[in-house]
Amino acid sequence: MGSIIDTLRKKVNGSLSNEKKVTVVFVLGGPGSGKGTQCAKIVQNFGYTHLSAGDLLRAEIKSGSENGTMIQNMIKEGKIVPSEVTVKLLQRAMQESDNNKFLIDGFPRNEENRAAFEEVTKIVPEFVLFFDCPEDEMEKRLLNRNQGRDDDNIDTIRKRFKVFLESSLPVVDYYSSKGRVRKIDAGKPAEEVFEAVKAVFTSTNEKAA
Ligand SMILES: Nc1ncnc2c1ncn2[C@@H]1O[C@H](COP(=O)(O)OP(=O)(O)O)[C@@H](O)[C@H]1O
Ligand SMILES: Nc1ccn([C@@H]2O[C@H](COP(=O)(O)OP(=O)(O)O)[C@@H](O)[C@H]2O)c(=O)n1
Ligand SMILES: [Mg+2]
Repeated sequence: MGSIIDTLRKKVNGSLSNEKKVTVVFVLGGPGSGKGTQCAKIVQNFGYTHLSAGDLLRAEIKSGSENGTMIQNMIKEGKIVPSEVTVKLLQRAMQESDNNKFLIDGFPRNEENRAAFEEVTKIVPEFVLFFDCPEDEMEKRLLNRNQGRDDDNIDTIRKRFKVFLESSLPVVDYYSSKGRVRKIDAGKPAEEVFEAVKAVFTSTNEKAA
């Protein structure tokens, strides 16, 4: 530890900030598609740590960060917060965790998110879990979510759907073209959705074994 050789080796193997071998699964899907709900089940069954980009941003607002007001305004408008902010929060959370398996929920939400994460962390996701859900079902779920969120009102929900179609789906297409997307029909009851999710994680484990 500490020798120049070690330092160089770490530089060659990745970046100094990235010493542990990390497994990342991106969890994408429209607002209300059930990302958070399914991530909680995956955590219980497959030993991942759940990192929700939205939750990290909301915690940053609460913490009284200098970016808090900017983040709050962007979330209220359904806009995507600059990647610099979100990538830093995700990177910090991964570094602070003892785990090396992460479900990154609600990220990358646009091309800028994707490129910034790749540039900073050099991590390539194992796969992208994509929850495909009809918009009317997502709208119904969001209007009933009752978590007191500023953005679960019909005006902001419409803006979020537009951003999802215009900015987030192209990221799913990008990973699709690389054969990395595992698409799940998310319009069904949560338990049924989880059966399909389980099959994805189980077949991945078998391949790795
Ligand atoms: N398969 C499902 N069927 C019905 N309601 C669901 C389902 N999955 C999640 N929900 C509910 O819908 C709302 C949105 O789910 P959530 O997991 O927060 O989605 P997301 O993180 O994708 O926005 C929550 O109130 C949740 O309890
Ligand atoms: N990568 C991300 C994720 C969320 N966000 C912001 O946080 C909001 C809520 O994200 P979320 O993932 O918690 O929302 P849901 O899809 O879970 O309903 C988004 O609408 C964006 O305004 C962001 O800017 N960048
Ligand atoms: Mg969520």
